[in-house]
Amino acid sequence: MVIGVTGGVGSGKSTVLNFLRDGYRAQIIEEDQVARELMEPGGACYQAVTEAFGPEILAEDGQINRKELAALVFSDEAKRKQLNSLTHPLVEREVRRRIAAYDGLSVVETALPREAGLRCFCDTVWYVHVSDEIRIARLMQDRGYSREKCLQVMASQLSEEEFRSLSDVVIENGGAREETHQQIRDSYNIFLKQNRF
Ligand SMILES: CC(C)(COP(=O)(O)OP(=O)(O)OC[C@H]1O[C@@H](n2cnc3c(N)ncnc32)[C@H](O)[C@@H]1O)[C@@H](O)C(=O)NCCC(=O)NCCS
Ligand SMILES: Nc1ncnc2c1ncn2[C@@H]1O[C@H](COP(=O)(O)OP(=O)(O)OP(=O)(O)O)[C@@H](O)[C@H]1O
Repeated sequence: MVIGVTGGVGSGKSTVLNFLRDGYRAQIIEEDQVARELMEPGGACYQAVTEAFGPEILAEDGQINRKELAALVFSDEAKRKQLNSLTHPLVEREVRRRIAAYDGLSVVETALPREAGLRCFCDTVWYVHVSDEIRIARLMQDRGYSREKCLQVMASQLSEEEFRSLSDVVIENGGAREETHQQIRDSYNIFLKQNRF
């Protein structure tokens, strides 16, 4: 069984993943993390990305400077799409490999469900929703993002309506964590019942 977890930046996807990992012994596959691994020197995306974006995105030790690359792609939609086209097919291949290799519940997390083709390999897709103001406040406080950075990343992602239309379940994460945990338990049990897994 494969659950897709999606939602905008800072909506609380990692919080949902932690609960599924601890409570249901799920294998967690974070597409951000997979992309990061593939962009390490020697990784499957490294050469293509450094050739496409040039030496200005490289740190002295040869690693890709993620801050530089983020500044480039989040201010230029064509560049963001170019980066996506270099990374997403290889990320998806690696995600599928990990799902096939694991005998149990896999949970795939992504902020980009359409670009990542999430529906194709998930049995159910859950959207983690929080109002923009709450997620901006959480990202500024917990992750040190500026308000401007939050708005820039949010502008490059799907709208709430688009996320909803791609998802089977909406998890509301604007309240206390325990309320979110209860929605996860309920959604999981309903899905098992409906699908006889
Ligand atoms: C642009 C990069 C270098 C920024 O790295 P950085 O370490 O600063 O941030 P991190 O990877 O943790 O991403 C932070 C958040 O930005 C959002 N985000 C990341 N990539 C993208 C993208 N291509 N388009 C829109 N939003 C994105 C996500 O909500 C993510 O959680 C990095 O995100 C990247 O390489 N992105 C391309 C690969 C990708 O699309 N990954 C996401 C799913 S496959
Ligand atoms: N119910 C909650 N109450 C208070 N804070 C929360 C709650 N859920 C998440 N947070 C906090 O909000 C911030 C964003 O959550 P999280 O990192 O899970 O988001 P995310 O969707 O995984 O983000 P990204 O798209 O960047 O990976 C974190 O600092 C987290 O601790």
